[in-house]
Amino acid sequence: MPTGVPIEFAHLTKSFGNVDAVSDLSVVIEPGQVTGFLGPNGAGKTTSLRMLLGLVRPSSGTATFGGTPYGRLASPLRTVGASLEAASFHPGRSARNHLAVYAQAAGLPKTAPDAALEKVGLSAYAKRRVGGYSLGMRQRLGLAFALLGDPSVLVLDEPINGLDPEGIKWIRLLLRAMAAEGRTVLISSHLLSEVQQTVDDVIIISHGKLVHRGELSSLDVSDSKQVQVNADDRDRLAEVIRQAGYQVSNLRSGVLVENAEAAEIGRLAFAAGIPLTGLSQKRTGLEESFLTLVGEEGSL
Ligand SMILES: Nc1ncnc2c1ncn2[C@@H]1O[C@H](COP(=O)(O)OP(=O)(O)OP(=O)(O)O)[C@@H](O)[C@H]1O
Repeated sequence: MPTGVPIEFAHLTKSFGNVDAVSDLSVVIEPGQVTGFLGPNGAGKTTSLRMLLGLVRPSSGTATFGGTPYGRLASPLRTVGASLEAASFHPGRSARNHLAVYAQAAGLPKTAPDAALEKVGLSAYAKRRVGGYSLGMRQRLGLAFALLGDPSVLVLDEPINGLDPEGIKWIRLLLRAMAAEGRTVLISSHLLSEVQQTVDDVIIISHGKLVHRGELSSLDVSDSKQVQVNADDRDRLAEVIRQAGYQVSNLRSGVLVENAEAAEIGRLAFAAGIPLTGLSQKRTGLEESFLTLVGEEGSL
């Protein structure tokens, strides 16, 4: 199983004319977890990732994989799987054919394309022309390309953007499994809410500068605790919770309970014999902290 190597940005800086796209960014991204690289549009995420992948030359500083820049990796596709822009594939060729060309060029095993297509759930469509693929299938194919060399590091720019709820759930599980295997997983997003169920750690940049680094929970500074809960018999659920002394309000998709812990609400419903269809602790503090850190200008 491939063991991830750390990604290291050291004093990474890039200016385009008088625009400081990335300024003195120093941070290490560890293997074995999913790290979110967050910031509003224009914060400098894509430029940082492009420097990491050797597509843009830094004005100063370095971006390396275990100390080695991308351009000097012995077998780049086996070390790093990346998907930056929405990948463009020739519409007349099949998914397997596309991947086979890259696999052959990189000296990967003949089985690599089918293995990658299986990982992203496209095996049944391997021979179909890419022109007939839906947007979601194209995104899966982009990811299959990133996974082609069974890499120990994954670098994905906005991988969740534009996916439907089923696709989001799927990619979340895939990325978490990759990290659990010991790989290094870095994903960018301009929306905290989009990745907050996927990432362990966050790196937040704004105007090209690092503004926060830490576990996701380090952003949760809210002292108001809300629980969102749902059941088929929502009226009875609300009544049981209200009788236990909680303040309850109705949402379109459930019941919102103020100043509560999810575990306690779960116990109340269980004791009353009400099967729940949903139960989550609302972490309103995260988004607020994120907006404060990035100056509230972007993110939405
Ligand atoms: N090739 C370029 N020439 C000039 N300016 C650029 C170039 N690439 C990026 N920039 C500028 O650098 C800044 C950072 O852009 P970048 O694309 O890295 O941000 P981002 O965080 O990835 O945002 P987005 O999510 O919108 O892509 C922006 O002000 C952008 O206009």
